[in-house]
Amino acid sequence: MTERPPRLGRTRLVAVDGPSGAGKSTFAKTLAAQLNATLIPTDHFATWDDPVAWWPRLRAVLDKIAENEEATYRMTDWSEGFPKPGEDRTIRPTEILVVEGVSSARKSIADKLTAAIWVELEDADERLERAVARDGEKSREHLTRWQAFERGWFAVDGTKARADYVVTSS
Ligand SMILES: Nc1ncnc2c1ncn2[C@@H]1O[C@H](COP(=O)(O)OP(=O)(O)OP(=O)(O)O)[C@@H](O)[C@H]1O
Ligand SMILES: Nc1ccn([C@@H]2O[C@H](COP(=O)(O)O)[C@@H](O)[C@H]2O)c(=O)n1
Repeated sequence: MTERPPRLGRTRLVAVDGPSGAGKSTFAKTLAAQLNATLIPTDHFATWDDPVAWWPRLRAVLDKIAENEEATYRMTDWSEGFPKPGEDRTIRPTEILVVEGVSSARKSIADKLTAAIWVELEDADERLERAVARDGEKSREHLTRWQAFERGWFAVDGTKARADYVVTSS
């Protein structure tokens, strides 16, 4: 990763995208730790009712980092199993920034990415069961709706076709 050039100012921006329950968060945490990178999960921005339209708030953070400036955003708090406004988080300019979540490698950021990583698990039922096991049975309906939405999103965005790396979860 460090052999590839930075494209977000001096920062190497790495996006870990793919469908819900595929293992993005798990993979991205390990990757960020290995690269000593700052990690921004997109579930700091998303809510059940807003799967992707929060993007301008993350883009504002990325634009500040590109200018070598720090940036602050209000995190979504999922600690009670539903999304509510949480605390502020400040991101400082960094050599490597990993952004992880559905739509993190969207077309509009492609020219700023040092690498786009697609994490997949083909079996949609297994992905749903993994996500429900993680978030609880009361999230099943929300996750089912989310997974239906993201199928359409990925088809239109063409995310996987632009990926530099494809990681298959087993
Ligand atoms: N390789 C794996 N094998 C088995 N279970 C896994 C694997 N990777 C992740 N999991 C588990 O599957 C669940 C979903 O993983 P994770 O939260 O990383 O997925 P995600 O793609 O980030 O999902 P979402 O988009 O819904 O947040 C978690 O409970 C996680 O512990
Ligand atoms: N603790 C959490 C975090 C996120 N969610 C929901 O999971 C879906 C996928 O989120 P990503 O940002 O990882 O793509 C989405 O529906 C989140 O809102 C959750 O339920 N609990």
